[in-house]
Amino acid sequence: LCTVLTRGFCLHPLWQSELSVSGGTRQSPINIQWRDSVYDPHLKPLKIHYDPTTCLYIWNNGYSFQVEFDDSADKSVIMGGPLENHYRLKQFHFHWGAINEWGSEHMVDSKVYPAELHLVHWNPVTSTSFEEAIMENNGLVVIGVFLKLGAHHAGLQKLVDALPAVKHKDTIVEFDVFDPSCLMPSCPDYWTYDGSLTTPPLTESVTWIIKKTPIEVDQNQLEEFRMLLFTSAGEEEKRMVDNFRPLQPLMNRTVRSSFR
Ligand SMILES: NS(=O)(=O)c1ccc(S(=O)(=O)NCc2cccs2)s1
Ligand SMILES: [Zn+2]
Repeated sequence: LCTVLTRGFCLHPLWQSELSVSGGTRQSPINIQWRDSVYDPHLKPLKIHYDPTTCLYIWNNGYSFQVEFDDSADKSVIMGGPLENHYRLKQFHFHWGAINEWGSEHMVDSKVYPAELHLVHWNPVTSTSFEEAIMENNGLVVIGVFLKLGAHHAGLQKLVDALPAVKHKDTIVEFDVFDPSCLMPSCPDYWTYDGSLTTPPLTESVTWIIKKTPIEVDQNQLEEFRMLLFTSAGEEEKRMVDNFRPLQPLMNRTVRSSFR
């Protein structure tokens, strides 16, 4: 019982030494307190235009599986919402738990979800490359979508079917046509706040857009995530689970909502 209650997780070596950036004032993830969020009537609807043919491949980078996109042109972009210009999609990945009781990075009123999707975008107006944008204030936009246990997600299944091919760290498989819009909930509501990457380099360069409504996935799909490994072929197997960062202090930040 105590393991379930304490949301126990063995910190992946990646985060062990990086629990907090010294002097960080806008670290992620955070617990979003719904009643403390401030409705901002100036927030526009988020506009998403993803071109499925920009999808390149899936790979296991040793702390999640990641789907990479061709970001050499403005083909898969987001705009509107809290953004002053458009941002290009670079990759998406997930964070999840060993069991359904935990796994997401952000929380809403201390409610945790079994998993969380992150779609990572960069600002081609103020940066000349993704790597540069990572170091820029508001160089990145990450859309967070919560996953909850429920119905089978047909769009996700194409991704799940490819996971056995990237079981081990540093394995890669071609993944040519996929539209991540199918992973977006239909409800337009979101929260937004200024934060950071949740893995090293933990840079404070992210405008976070957290969708209010989760998408549903079924037990088998979550179990497939948990079959991945942190470890390379030939090493002692460590299951890829609990790859989330602990909550970080809100400090002097306000979370804005796009809805009343
Ligand atoms: N969980 S999250 O969405 O906050 C992310 C963490 C790291 C991200 S990254 O895309 O910048 N990859 C890290 C790097 C790539 C190249 C140089 S560092 S996105
Ligand atoms: Zn992430």
